[in-house]
Amino acid sequence: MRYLTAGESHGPQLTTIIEGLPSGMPIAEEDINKHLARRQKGYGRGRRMQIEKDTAEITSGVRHGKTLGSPVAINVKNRDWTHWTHVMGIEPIDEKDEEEIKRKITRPRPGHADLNGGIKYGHRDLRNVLERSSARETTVRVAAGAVATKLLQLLGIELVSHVVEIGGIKAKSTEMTDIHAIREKAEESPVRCLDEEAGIQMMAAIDEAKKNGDSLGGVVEVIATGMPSGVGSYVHYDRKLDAKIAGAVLSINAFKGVEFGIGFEAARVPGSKVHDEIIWDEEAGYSRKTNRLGGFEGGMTTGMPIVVRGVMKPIPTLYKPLNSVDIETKESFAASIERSDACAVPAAAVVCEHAVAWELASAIMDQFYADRLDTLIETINEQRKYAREF
Ligand SMILES: Cc1cc2nc3c(=O)[nH]c(=O)nc-3n(C[C@H](O)[C@H](O)[C@H](O)COP(=O)(O)O)c2cc1C
Ligand SMILES: C=C(O[C@@H]1CC(C(=O)O)=C[C@@H](OP(=O)(O)O)[C@H]1O)C(=O)O
Repeated sequence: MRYLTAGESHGPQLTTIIEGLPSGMPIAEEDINKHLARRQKGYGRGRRMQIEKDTAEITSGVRHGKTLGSPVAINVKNRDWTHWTHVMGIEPIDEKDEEEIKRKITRPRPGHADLNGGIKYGHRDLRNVLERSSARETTVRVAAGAVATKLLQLLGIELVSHVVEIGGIKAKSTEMTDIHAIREKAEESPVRCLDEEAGIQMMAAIDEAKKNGDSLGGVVEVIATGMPSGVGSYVHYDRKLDAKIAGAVLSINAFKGVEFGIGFEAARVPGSKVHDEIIWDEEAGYSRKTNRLGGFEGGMTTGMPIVVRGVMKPIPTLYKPLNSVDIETKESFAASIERSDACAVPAAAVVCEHAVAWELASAIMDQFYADRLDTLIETINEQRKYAREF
C-alpha cells in the first residue's frame, strides 16, 4: 500500500491518493473528518486553526460507501486560500498592489526549512519553500492515516495517542490499560494529557511561552493494540517494522526523536529489567509478562501493544525575534512574524497516531496481501490462530 500527498499551505486544497487498499472496505467521509477535527484541536494553536474547518472529500475509489480496490483520492480544501489567491499567483494582480503582493520572502526563519530549501531548489522567494514545508500537509497525512485506521479497526486493531510531556512538564505514567478509556480521557483534555494536574501545568507553560513570544515542544505517545504477532521481519533491514515506524514518526514536521517501550531508558538498566518474559496460555497463546520493549522483537510485532513515543521540538516561528540573515542584503535582522502556533504538540500527537496507523496497515497489506477485505480478515484470523497454537 502506498500514498502520495500534494498541496501547498495557502493553495486551494490538499490531496492524497491511496493505492493498494482491498476492495469491499466500508469507508465514509465522516470516518476521516472525525480525525481531521481531532488534529485541529489542542491548546496553543495559532489563528490559522480558527479559519480552517478541515473536511474530506472522497473523489475516487469508493462507490456506495465501499472501496473498489482502485486508488482512493481525498481532497481537503484550504479555507484560508481565499485570502491568498493573489499571493499564490492564481488570480491576476491589481497593478497598484503588485509590488506588495509579489514581495519576496527573503528572511529565513531559524529552525524552519526556509534557508536550506531555498538554496536546494534555487528559490530566492522563500515562500516557494514554506508553502510545502508547512505542517499544513499533515492534514492529508491524517486523512490517509484515517483510512488506514478504519482498515485496522476492521481487523481488530485499535490506536490511541496522548501527550506525555510539554516544555519539560511530564505527565505521571498512566495506570490505565483499556485503550477506549485512554482515548476518552485524552479527548477530554485540551492538551491530550491523561494526567489532569500535569495537563493544567502544561497549559500554564504554554501561556507563559506565548506571553514571552516563545514556543514549546514535547513528547507524544501512540499505543496500538490487537496487532497479530510476526508482522515485519528480521530477515532484511528494510523489512523491520519498528524501523519503518521510526522513519514515519521522524518524517512528521518538527519530530526529532523516537523510542519504543522504555526506549532510551534501556541504555541505563541491566538486561533483566529490559527483556520481557515469555508466557503462554490456551486462550491468549504466547504473550509477555511485561511490555518494556513496546511490542517489537527482531523488527517484528510480538502481539503485545505497540508503544511508540515521538519527540517534537518547539515551533521555529517565534514572536520573540531570533537573529537570521536576509538572503538579498546579507544583513543580519531580528525575525518578526504575523502568526504562528505557540505549541502544536497535542495536534502532533494525532498526526503521529495516523503516521503509525499507516505503517501498521501498510505492513499488514504487504504481508497478508489480499484483493478483498473478507479474504484479508480470514487470513489475519488464521495467522492469529496459528501463532496462538505454535
Ligand atoms: C501540527 C504542527 C503544526 C506546526 N505549526 C507550526 C507553526 O505554526 N509555525 C512553525 O514555524 N512551525 C510549525 N510546525 C513545525 C514546522 O512545520 C517544522 O519545524 C518545519 O517544517 C521544519 O521541519 P523540521 O522541524 O522537521 O526540521 C508545526 C508542526 C506540526 C506537526
Ligand atoms: C496550517 C496548519 O499548520 C500550520 C503549520 C505551519 C508550519 O510552518 O508548519 C505554520 C502555520 O501556518 P500559517 O503560516 O498559515 O499560520 C500553521 O498554522 C495546520 O496544521 O493545518
